[in-house]
Amino acid sequence: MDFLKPATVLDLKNIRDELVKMEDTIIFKFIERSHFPTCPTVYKENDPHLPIPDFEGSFLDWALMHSEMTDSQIRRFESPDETPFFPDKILKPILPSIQYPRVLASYSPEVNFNNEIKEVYINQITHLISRYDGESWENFGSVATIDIQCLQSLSRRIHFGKFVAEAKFQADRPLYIKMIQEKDIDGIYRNITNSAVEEKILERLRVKAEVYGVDPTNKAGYRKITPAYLVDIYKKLVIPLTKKVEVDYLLRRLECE
Ligand SMILES: C=C(O[C@@H]1C=C(C(=O)O)C=C[C@H]1O)C(=O)O
Repeated sequence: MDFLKPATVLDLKNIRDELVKMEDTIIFKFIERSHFPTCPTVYKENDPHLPIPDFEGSFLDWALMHSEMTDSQIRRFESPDETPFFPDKILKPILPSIQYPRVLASYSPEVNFNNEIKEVYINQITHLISRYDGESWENFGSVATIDIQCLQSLSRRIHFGKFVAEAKFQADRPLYIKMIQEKDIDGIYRNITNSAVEEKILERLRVKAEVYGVDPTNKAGYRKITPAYLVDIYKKLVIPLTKKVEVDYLLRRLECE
């Protein structure tokens, strides 16, 4: 897939191949995160134990926002497959702008589920993949650093649903135009769903989890990432959020027809 060549971007096989590659990134980021406990202080807004000057929010929010501000100056968010968690903090790149050919609808940057992704990651995913429930004061910086990488890899995977949705729309305009006009959300959801592809993804994840040995030596009381946890995260969180992106993107698609 080459974002400078639109035809390669809207080829559903290419899109699915990219989603497969992202599985490895997400699994290895989760393995990194699994070395640390949950560290709830990292996510607490305005925690008195972790004062952050001139900032309202959590330590993670502060770290993620500053990371994205730097990333934006090296052009990260010009790329159509990147969606910021702090869109109103993005800065002008110091690198010359790349004029990517338009592939997605003009409103695409407004389809942003990062707040929900962050909430799900903090309140559900970290409790499944962390080493144990508890703090590790000396690791707050490491935890925030790996959390940023986990969040950005999850965000890229889930917002890839925009490319999937555009590819499906272009593959059957009459069908999707009718459902969008009728606001047939259930019909759109049914038509974007491919259960066979989903099953294949979950089975591959199970195998990858065994192969990558995400099940570290079994120490009493320490949680570990098991194939079951990874499949659960994808089945109950990642895939449903991807489909929400697809439906949200499609519901507005006639704005650009
Ligand atoms: C991403 C697609 O759309 C849907 C979402 C999927 C996912 O998030 O993994 C897989 C299949 C579809 O139900 C696709 O068709 O490939």
